[in-house]
Amino acid sequence: MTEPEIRKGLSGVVVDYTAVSKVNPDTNSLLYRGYPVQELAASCIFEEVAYLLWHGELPTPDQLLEFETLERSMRHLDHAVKRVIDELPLTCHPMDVVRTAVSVIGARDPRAEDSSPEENLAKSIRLMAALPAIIAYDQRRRRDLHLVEPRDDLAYSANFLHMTFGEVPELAVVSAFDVSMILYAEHSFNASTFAARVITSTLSDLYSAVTGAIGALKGALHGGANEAVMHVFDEIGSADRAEEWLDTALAEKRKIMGFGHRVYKNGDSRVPTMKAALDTLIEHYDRPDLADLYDQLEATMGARKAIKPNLDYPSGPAYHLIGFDTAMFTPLFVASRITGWTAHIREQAASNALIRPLSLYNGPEERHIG
Ligand SMILES: CC(=O)SCCNC(=O)CCNC(=O)[C@H](O)C(C)(C)COP(=O)(O)OP(=O)(O)OC[C@H]1O[C@@H](n2cnc3c(N)ncnc32)[C@H](O)[C@@H]1OP(=O)(O)O
Ligand SMILES: O=C([O-])CC(=O)C(=O)O
Repeated sequence: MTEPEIRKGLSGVVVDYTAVSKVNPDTNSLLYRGYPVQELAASCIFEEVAYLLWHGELPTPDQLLEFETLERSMRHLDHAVKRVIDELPLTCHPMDVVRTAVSVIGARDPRAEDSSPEENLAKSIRLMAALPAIIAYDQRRRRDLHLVEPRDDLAYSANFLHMTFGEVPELAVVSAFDVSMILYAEHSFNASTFAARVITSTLSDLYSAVTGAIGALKGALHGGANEAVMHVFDEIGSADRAEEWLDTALAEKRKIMGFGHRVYKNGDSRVPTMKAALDTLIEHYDRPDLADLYDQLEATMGARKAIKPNLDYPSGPAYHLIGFDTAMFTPLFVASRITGWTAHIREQAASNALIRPLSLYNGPEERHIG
């Protein structure tokens, strides 16, 4: 009998259809509901992209107004969530704070078990609106600063930065941040989205699926790479040290964070757009040294391994320049990806089959006690 083929890490395995996004490594393109992500980043705000991912169409002006009004009405940090965050030690990772906060929101929602499409959409919008307050408050308490209340006269990204830093930065900074939110929003069956779909497939609730997805995103091979990139930049220090640092790291068989991708083998479709946003920030904050280090490490990695950067490579230094602590970078990814995760949760629920693959046993042969 021939053994079934094992595809470690489900590499190359197609497990289902999705209408949410299309990642095409051959054309190096990424479409959200049919729209190229670069076009969305150039013409839309994050709120419109969230609406698109959930509804399948971009909002009309009236629909956008209604959606914005709803999102803006739910931006306050719930007192119970704040109390729980206050109990968490500053030694814990900010991803643990986000994961715990979502869990608390779920436990306090009397409709948590209602997984109807309408109720799951309402929960998705509530989480999108609540996450900036959670992340901004966690960033501030780590700096011994008080909570900043949301402003409902500001769009999502401007309000997010206002709640984090106590002021709205210049338009160039807000726009670069908004672009990052759009680019991070969705990427088909990546590990965290798949985790959310596995949990949904058991008929569990949306909050459980999102909590699991946050856990999957935390790892350095996935979302955790954006913060790991910044640690690499800190470790290297300056462009003139990049070559030597990389040669040592590769000799030690280290994975270089922010490079490589399971699907794209010829470069990540989102990198040019995020690199342009990073360039704006580099100019705004007058940090040509960071640009030199970025370019030198990319060029050396290209020369040594022919491996290209992924989205986390430009996003890490961009969030650093905006002023976030490095440990807050992956929660920012959560704030964006909540839209994609919940679009997939609703898609999985609408056409469900329990996700349960097989394994090939390679433990001891059957044996008996005594
Ligand atoms: C938004 C996102 O989540 S994007 C991904 C973010 N993650 C990272 O940046 C972490 C660093 N990158 C990696 O670890 C990998 O590229 C992954 C996990 C993202 C994808 O990996 P896989 O598809 O499993 O490819 P795999 O790890 O098998 O790599 C293939 C080869 O390229 C090498 N390689 C791939 N990425 C890297 C890297 N970043 N640094 C060094 N070598 C690498 C592997 O060592 C392997 O070499 P080998 O064939 O000689 O053993
Ligand atoms: O698709 C992946 O495997 C990882 C990724 O880039 C993402 O989730 O944005």
